[in-house]
Amino acid sequence: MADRKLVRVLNGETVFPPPTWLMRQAGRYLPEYRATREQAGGFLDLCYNPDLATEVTLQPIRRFGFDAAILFSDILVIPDALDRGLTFVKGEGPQLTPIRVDEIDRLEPNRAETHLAPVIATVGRLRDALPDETTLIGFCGAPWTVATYMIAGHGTPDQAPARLFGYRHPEAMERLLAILAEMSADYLIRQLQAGADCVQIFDSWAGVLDEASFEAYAIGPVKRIVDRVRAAIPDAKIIGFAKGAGPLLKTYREKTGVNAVGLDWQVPLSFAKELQAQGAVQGNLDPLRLIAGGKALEEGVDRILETLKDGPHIFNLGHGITPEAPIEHVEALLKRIRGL
Ligand SMILES: Cc1c2[nH]c(c1CCC(=O)O)Cc1[nH]c(c(CCC(=O)O)c1C)Cc1[nH]c(c(CCC(=O)O)c1C)Cc1[nH]c(c(C)c1CCC(=O)O)C2
Repeated sequence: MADRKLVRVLNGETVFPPPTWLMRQAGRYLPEYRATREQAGGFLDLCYNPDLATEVTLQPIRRFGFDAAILFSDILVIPDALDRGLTFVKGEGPQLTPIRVDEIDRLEPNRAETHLAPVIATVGRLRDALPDETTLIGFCGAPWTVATYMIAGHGTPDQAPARLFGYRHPEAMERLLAILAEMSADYLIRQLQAGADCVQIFDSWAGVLDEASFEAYAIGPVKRIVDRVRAAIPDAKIIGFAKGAGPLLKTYREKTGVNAVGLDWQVPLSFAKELQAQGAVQGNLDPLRLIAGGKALEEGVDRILETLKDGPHIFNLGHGITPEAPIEHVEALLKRIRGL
C-alpha cells in the first residue's frame, strides 16, 4: 500500500505526473452508472447494496484508469443511520426531517454500526477487486456540512438555517457536532480497517462560515475526528476538503492535522503553492472547464501542473464532476495530465 502513488503524495513525496482522481467520479455522466442506478431502485438502495456499490465504484476505474477509486456512498448515510427520514427525490436532492434542539440528546449513535455494515462490506470487496496500484479512498462528511442538511432538511444556497441555529443555540450545535464527529471517526476507522488506504472528509459548506464559526464548527470537529482516528490507527492518512475556506486553509491544516488539503477552484494557485510548503494539496480545476473542454480545459490543466509540479500534489477538480461533463473531455484531461 505504501507504494501506491496517491499514498506517497500524502506522505509528502512529489510524484509527477500527479496521481489523479475526480470527486464524484462515479455518477450520472457515465451511462453505465445510470444503468446500475436504474437496477438498484433508489439512490440509497445503491449505497447499501455491496454488489452494486462495488460495481459503480469500479466503473470509472475500468473506463479511465484513475489512480484512485472512491468508495461509492454518500455523506448523508450518517444522518440516515440516525433515522432522520432521509429520502432522495429525483432532481431535487436530499430531504430529511429538520432536527429540533430537543431531539439532539435523544439521537442514537449506536445504530450506526449495524446500519453502515453494508458500506463497510463494500470497502472490503473493493480492496479485493481493485488493481494493486489503485488507491482506495474512504470518506465521510464533515460534521458541519452534515449538520447543515440535518438542520434545514435539504440543501439551501447559503445554509442560513444551520448558521442561524448555531448563533441561536450554540450549545445544542456543539453537542450535535460532537455526536457527528464521534460517529464519523468510528465510521472512518472501520473503513480504514476494512481496506481503505486513506480517507477524505468533505466539508462542502465550510465556506459559508465566518472566522469564529469556522474555528468552532469546521476546525474543531474535524480535529476531533483526526485525533480519534489516529488514536486507533496512528499513521492514518487523511485529506480535508474545506470548500470555500480560502485564506483559512493554512490554519485549517495546522490545527486539524490533516495530511492534505483539498482546494476548490477559487483558491489562487500562488496560495496553493504556499500551502504546498506545509504538505500535500489536492485540486483544483474548475468543473466547468471540464464541461467546456478544448482550450479552456487545456489551459486550466497546464496552469495547475506548471504551478504545483515541484511539490506533493494530487490532481482533482475543485468540486464534484457534474452530469453534463462529456466523457471525451475526461479522457482529454487524463491525456493532458499524463502527457500521452
Ligand atoms: C454535499 C454532499 C452530498 N454527498 C456528498 C457531498 C459532499 C461533496 C459535494 O459537495 O459534492 C459526497 C458524495 N456523494 C456521492 C459520493 C460518491 C463518491 C464519489 O464518486 O465521489 C460522494 C463522496 C455520490 C452521490 N450523491 C448523490 C449522487 C447523485 C444521485 C443520483 O444518482 O441520482 C451521487 C452519485 C446525491 C446527493 N448527495 C448529496 C447531495 C446534495 C446530492 C444531490 C445532488 C446531486 O444529485 O448531484 C449530499
